[in-house]
Amino acid sequence: MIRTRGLRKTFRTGRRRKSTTVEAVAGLDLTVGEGEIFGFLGPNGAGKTTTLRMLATLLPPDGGEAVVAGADLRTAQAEVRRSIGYVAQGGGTWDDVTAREELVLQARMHGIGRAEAQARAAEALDAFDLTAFADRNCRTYSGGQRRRVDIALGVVHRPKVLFLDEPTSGLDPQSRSHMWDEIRRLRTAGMTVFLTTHYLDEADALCDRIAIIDGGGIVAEGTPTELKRGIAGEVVTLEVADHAAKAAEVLAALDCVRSAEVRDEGDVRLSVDAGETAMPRVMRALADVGVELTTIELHRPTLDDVFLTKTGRSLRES
Ligand SMILES: Nc1ncnc2c1ncn2[C@@H]1O[C@H](COP(=O)(O)OP(=O)(O)OP(=O)(O)O)[C@@H](O)[C@H]1O
Repeated sequence: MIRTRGLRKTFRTGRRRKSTTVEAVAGLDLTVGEGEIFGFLGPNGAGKTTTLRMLATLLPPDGGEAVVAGADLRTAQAEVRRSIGYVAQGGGTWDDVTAREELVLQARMHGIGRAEAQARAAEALDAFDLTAFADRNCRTYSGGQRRRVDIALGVVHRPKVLFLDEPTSGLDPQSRSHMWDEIRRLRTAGMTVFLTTHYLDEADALCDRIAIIDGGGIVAEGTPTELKRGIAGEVVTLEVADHAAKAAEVLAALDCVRSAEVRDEGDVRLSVDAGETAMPRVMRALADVGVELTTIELHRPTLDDVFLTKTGRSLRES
């Protein structure tokens, strides 16, 4: 549904001798499948918004190519625009109009007739749980309600692809989780959603696939599970009643265990490929040699570990 090859954007700031250039997006190769929620995860200034704005035809690329919903970004911008919805970071909700008015206007701007625009607005209000205050000025809405209006505005013309720039930024945990449900619902309806985020938990819980971007380039791409497994493996720690050294020796011989060590605290730390399948085998192997297991725990690496491995620094701190 989206494919980019070598997409680039450089900004020039300042004047003449004092001018500096920022390579915001440095040759991006991306593929997003139909019906996916694709997350673009990266620290501030990584190039997420610039990429999104290029794909939404709001910013001309300096180089490279991209196809969005079957249309070439360089030669068929009007066609791209017809197939997409775009919700900017700050949102576009006005203060002095109602959500219903905004939705009707938005639909009309997409060339939809008056009666159909009103029907689409009513449908969107209902779908985003906005009907109860649809005829109040947007200034009276909460942050979460405004964000829902923003997204309803982005989908009222039923695009194939929806671009969302930090859809949950600034929302409280409950509104964020509601928003995740709304976005999942759009996927169920067949839409492809491309969103940016710098929340690790959001990328992990919501996205089918993610690309981690840093300094204008992709440092990792895949499903959250693939990324976490591929880079860091998983860690199982266990405590045994005694014979920790023997336990480590026995477990190190299992083919699902990459390494086993007895730590200073006396527990055994195993590095494994997949914890879920390794744990029952570990338990059986210990029972076979008569070592009594007291506790066993699986530690899954986070996307932050992935970022750390790829860039040498933590996403949280960058
Ligand atoms: N219009 C512009 N002029 C000059 N530099 C720009 C412009 N827009 C973006 N940049 C620079 O390009 C880089 C990428 O910015 P971008 O907004 O794409 O990052 P981002 O990943 O979306 O960050 P955030 O999470 O803070 O929104 C940054 O260094 C930014 O300062």
